[in-house]
Amino acid sequence: MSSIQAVAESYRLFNPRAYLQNNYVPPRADFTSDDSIMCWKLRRLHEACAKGEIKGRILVDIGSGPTIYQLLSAFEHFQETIMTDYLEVNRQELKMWLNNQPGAFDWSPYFEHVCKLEGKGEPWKDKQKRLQTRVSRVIPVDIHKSSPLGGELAPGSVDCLVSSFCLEACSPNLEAFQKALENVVTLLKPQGHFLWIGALEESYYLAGEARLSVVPVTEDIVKKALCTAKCVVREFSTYVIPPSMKVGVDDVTGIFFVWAQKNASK
Ligand SMILES: C[S@@+](CC[C@H](N)C(=O)[O-])C[C@H]1O[C@@H](n2cnc3c(N)ncnc32)[C@H](O)[C@@H]1O
Ligand SMILES: O=S(=O)(c1ccc2c(c1)CN[C@@H](CF)C2)N1CCSCC1
Repeated sequence: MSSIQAVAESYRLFNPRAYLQNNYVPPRADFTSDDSIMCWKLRRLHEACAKGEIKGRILVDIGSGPTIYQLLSAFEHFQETIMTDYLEVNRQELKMWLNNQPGAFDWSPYFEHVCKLEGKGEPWKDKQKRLQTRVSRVIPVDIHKSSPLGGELAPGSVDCLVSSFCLEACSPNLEAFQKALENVVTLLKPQGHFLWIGALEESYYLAGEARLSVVPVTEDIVKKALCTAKCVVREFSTYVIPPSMKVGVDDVTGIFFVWAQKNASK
């Protein structure tokens, strides 16, 4: 079995609800302080999108998992949003939420917070409905394939990619991490945008019975990987995880946020 096949095997035990519980339910998901990691992530995404440069026809989220928070600002600026994940259980979790099915995860605190950031006084349910309408497809993805979405989208056809905690969480080593980045970048148009959130120096995380290995990356590794993938960094920010947030579900030390653009010539 190859190292990539071993990673795929480890994801067979991934439990979406346990993963959501570990990372996206208060108190770990804290909205009471603007200094919290969740508020920081949502603010970074909001401020990048508020500049008005990130817009177009197609937005693709790579490795969505069972989460939608990562799209709450970007989706407003695109005609169509496509969500993706490797696991059917995650795609099913997303479809439960998209279809307002009983038992779907409650993302309302996230919508309320982003509506507050946007400052238009919009009811959060209006924004929720709009996102549910704009997501056109929830499809399989494998970042270790040269065509990560299979034949679903042509190379160079995507205006913006979003990805959060995916590449480092399913790459067995830095060589695979680099190749996966280059694979996903092929989806972007020249000058296309990439909004990328990830874990710094993390080696594992838990999702129910699953213990997933993570390739530890540093700020320098991420920046060099983007340069090698022929992307220009527009913004690079980091957040140091406070000790109080270290509860044993992972060993993450910090979070990075990147706004990057694919080189015009590639
Ligand atoms: C840590 S979760 C990130 C979920 C979500 N984006 C977030 O921000 O919490 C990593 C995700 O990568 C997905 N994944 C695993 N192997 C993958 C692969 N080969 N290609 C793309 N995604 C993969 C998993 O199914 C999982 O949903
Ligand atoms: O938003 S987070 O930064 C976050 C959110 C998700 C994840 C991690 C961190 C780290 N492990 C990842 C596994 F790939 C998943 N956060 C960590 C502190 S408490 C609230 C959740």
